[in-house]
Amino acid sequence: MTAFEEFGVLPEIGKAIDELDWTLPTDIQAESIPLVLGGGDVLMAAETGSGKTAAFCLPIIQIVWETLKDIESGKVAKMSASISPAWTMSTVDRGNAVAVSSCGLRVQSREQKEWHGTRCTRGVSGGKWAYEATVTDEGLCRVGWSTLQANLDLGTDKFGYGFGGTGKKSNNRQFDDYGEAFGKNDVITCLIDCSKGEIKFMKNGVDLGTAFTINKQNENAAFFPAVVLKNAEMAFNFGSKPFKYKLPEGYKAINASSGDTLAVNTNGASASSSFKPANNAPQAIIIEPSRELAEQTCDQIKKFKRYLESPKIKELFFVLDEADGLLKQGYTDLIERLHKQMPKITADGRRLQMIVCSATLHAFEVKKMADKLMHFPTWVDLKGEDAVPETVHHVVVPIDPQKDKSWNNLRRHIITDGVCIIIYVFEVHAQDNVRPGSTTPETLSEAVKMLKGEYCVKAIKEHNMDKAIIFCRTKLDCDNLEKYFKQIDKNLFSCVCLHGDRKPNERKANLESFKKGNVKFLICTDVAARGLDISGLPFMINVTLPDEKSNYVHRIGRVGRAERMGLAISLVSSVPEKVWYHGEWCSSRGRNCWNTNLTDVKGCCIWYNEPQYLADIEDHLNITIQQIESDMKVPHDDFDGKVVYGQKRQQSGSGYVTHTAQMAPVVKELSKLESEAQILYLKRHISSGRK
Ligand SMILES: Nc1ncnc2c1ncn2[C@@H]1O[C@H](COP(=O)(O)OP(=O)(O)OP(=O)(O)O)[C@@H](O)[C@H]1O
Repeated sequence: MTAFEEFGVLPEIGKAIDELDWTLPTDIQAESIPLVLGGGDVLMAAETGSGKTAAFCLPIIQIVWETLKDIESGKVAKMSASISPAWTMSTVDRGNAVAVSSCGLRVQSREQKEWHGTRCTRGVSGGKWAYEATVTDEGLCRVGWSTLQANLDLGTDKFGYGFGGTGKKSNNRQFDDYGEAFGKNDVITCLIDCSKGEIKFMKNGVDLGTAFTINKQNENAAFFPAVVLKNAEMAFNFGSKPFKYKLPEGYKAINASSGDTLAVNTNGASASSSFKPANNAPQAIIIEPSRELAEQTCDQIKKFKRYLESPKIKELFFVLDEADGLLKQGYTDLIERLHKQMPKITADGRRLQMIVCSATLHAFEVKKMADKLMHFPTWVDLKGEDAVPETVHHVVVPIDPQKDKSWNNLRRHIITDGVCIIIYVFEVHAQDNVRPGSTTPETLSEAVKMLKGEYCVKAIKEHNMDKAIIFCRTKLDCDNLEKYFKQIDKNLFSCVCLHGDRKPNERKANLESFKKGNVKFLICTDVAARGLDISGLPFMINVTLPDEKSNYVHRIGRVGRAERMGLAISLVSSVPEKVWYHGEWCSSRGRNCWNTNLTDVKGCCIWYNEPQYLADIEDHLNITIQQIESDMKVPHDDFDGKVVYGQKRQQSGSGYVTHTAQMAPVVKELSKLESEAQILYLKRHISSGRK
């Protein structure tokens, strides 16, 4: 049995993993795989290169495959046709934004604009009955009783009777003052006297008096506990636990109803048993922030499922990889629209599961979205706030054009933030008074641009880099660096670009040729900052720091992956640099735009303050990033001198193989203790059940 199988992964998938030579799950995989397999919504925060992709792909493939098996064997149809014998809130007779917990006694809706409701699986058609509903989170809720004919927006038609948190009762859209308002932690006891045709409520044990006299039309109907919520949560007790407040004389817990008085909620059961998903309906949706990442994840899935027969796998899954990046790029609406259109429950009552991943998940936008869309999610957060893996050595090289004056004498240099059209070069400083020897901010900015080209080449030479990813701020910067490299030596500095202006086929071909080692350097914008997994990549260079601090973590995380060491060098200007910034006001969005004015006068340039961005990044990561000199030498003693970038640390020996052997006796002992504990638990459980 492989280590993955011990976490509940199917042997067929275990075999495929074995072929990748993965001996043990990484920490994030060990924590998250059982949670996802167990049916939970999960937020995965773990550093770059820690194996998050497999942490969500493996359990998804497994659940999808198992569901397919169930469908083939007809198990799903049987499951949906049978009606749960328990008193719970229905997962079938419910609005599509309502989530019902696995015990069926807690419901939640995170929809902020609309009301969504659900009804109990059982009801009553005679006698005096009660249940308790507790408000467990802020929001709007209305609770009470309805017949099976009522719509799920309780109290808005003549078949439903509700009592709302604002202190109003309602039936048939008639909202009248009743009792008093209630909110978080209040307990509402809902009472029905079917023989008298009377409905009333108690708040925290205080009887609020008759709320409704059931109209003639519903006199003999069965009534079901019902609730409707708007961005709220409530917990229910139908009598499986003692009630918090004493019931008035003659009333009993509703779950004591049986025989003639018991009614069953059949709403939705037939619909769900006849539910047939279209053969080509997607059952798992994985959203990635770039084409390249989507292809990479797809490749992993193909590898993992190679030994699973029946490829038509279907399951409800909603995965947002690099979720903070997607939200920051403005995809909130798209995500919400997609989520809204997805069924929240399958025919056999399985919920839509949602997984959200990133190395920088601690963003306000993510928390807001999780509150709104996810269902009692579990955070798997291995390192707390964003962190850099120990396998990444990251250093900064200050570029100070007032100290390093070599730019005054450069005969050949990179095109400085401009486009060369025929013989004219349209640069950021085209209109500025820039000349050697001057110390105006514009001249120093121009000097920084020249020096960055030089320092980049120096870093490559000093570390004999034969494989590196190089990040530039803009597509134009990438193109200019590519030209410059080719101009210096197109073999020594062989390179390709990856950015949004290159056609999809070219992007794919460029990435492939870099991965295969046909070219040495991949020059890219932040489109490649996240997720790209290039096996054993030893080096990366930041020509300019990103203005979004989380992207620093992602960019440098392209190296130091899967326990291999990596070096990340950031070139940081010590003076402000004037750069292009084409906002929505720029009609061409940068294409052939030569407006070198600053944005405050409707221009397309800003002063980029790298020292400030560096300070923000250091503050965010709570570290001081080591500075190196312009000779690019990285002190050896700091990093023990044994490090070979692109390879595993020497002292880790033969890696997982040795580690597994070392851990084997401890794992065996733990597994023995676990079985003993489980047997003890079962014995107690069974013996207490018999009493
Ligand atoms: N259990 C494992 N054993 C060995 N290698 C693994 C294991 N899990 C993943 N890997 C390898 O680790 C590398 C990084 O994995 P992955 O791309 O999933 O990282 P990530 O956490 O998603 O990083 P990022 O945040 O940058 O997207 C991949 O090359 C993958 O093949």
